Amino acid sequence: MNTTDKQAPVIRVEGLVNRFGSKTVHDDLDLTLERGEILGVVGGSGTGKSVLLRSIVGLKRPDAGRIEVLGERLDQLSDSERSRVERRFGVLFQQGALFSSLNLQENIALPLIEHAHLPREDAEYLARIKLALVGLSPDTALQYPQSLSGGMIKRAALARALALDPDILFLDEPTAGLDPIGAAAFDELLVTLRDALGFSVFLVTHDLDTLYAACDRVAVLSQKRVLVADTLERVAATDDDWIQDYFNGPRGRAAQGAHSTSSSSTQE
Ligand SMILES: Nc1ncnc2c1ncn2[C@@H]1O[C@H](COP(=O)(O)OP(=O)(O)OP(=O)(O)O)[C@@H](O)[C@H]1O
Repeated sequence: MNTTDKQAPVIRVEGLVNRFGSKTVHDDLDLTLERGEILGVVGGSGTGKSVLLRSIVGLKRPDAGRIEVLGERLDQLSDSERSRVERRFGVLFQQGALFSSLNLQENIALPLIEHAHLPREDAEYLARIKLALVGLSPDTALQYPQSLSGGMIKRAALARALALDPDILFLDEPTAGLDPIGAAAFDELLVTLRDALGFSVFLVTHDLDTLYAACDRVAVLSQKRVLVADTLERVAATDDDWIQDYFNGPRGRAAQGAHSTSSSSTQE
């Protein structure tokens, strides 16, 4: 695949198999992430959402199958070629830990120093720009993670994931632990940044509100594979017990109702 092909998916997973001992987590799983889209990846606990993310970013070697990211197969690259591709990812893990011994500016400057080899002063200048991008005021630059709210920490971790201007952002449960208002603000920020910067997003979530507010498509993991990947409306209409419980149960209906109210008030 040609990396300059604007139509080609930025991630293409085919026939993925992942096992831990005798336990098969993925069996013949297929998935694509299209350029510029926000794809929500959902599924019951233990269906292998995080393992899928880890396989795509190269942290878990699959037992079989083919994963192409930005036109490259990471498993076929040399170490230096791999790190060249990996620099085009931004990853925010659930325990998206910032280093507690570093202030925010130092945390965000770190990838710029380590991977882009920028001088510290330039890296910290860029770090302050990234903080502004995620809506954190300049005075947070010198603060340490432990003095910040959960929402601010998530924003700072997002700023760090964006440090190297990634083509693909991987987010594992980014709104977990946030109150509904903080979570909604994070969703809105994500969409605004994607619209402005044009990256693609692979987003693992349990948060129904996030699916309605931020995702262009939703992929449902079930029975060791992607059962369906489509627009939210089509996924919610899929005849499957887990999907029906999830999307059309009380929480699903509440999220849907909240979203249709907020989108009709935005249109007014
Ligand atoms: N390093 C590991 N060693 C052994 N088993 C593992 C390992 N990592 C994941 N698993 C198993 O793989 C399965 C899928 O795990 P994964 O964390 O991807 O699920 P998930 O869909 O992200 O779940 P959750 O929604 O609860 O976070 C689980 O049964 C888990 O126990």
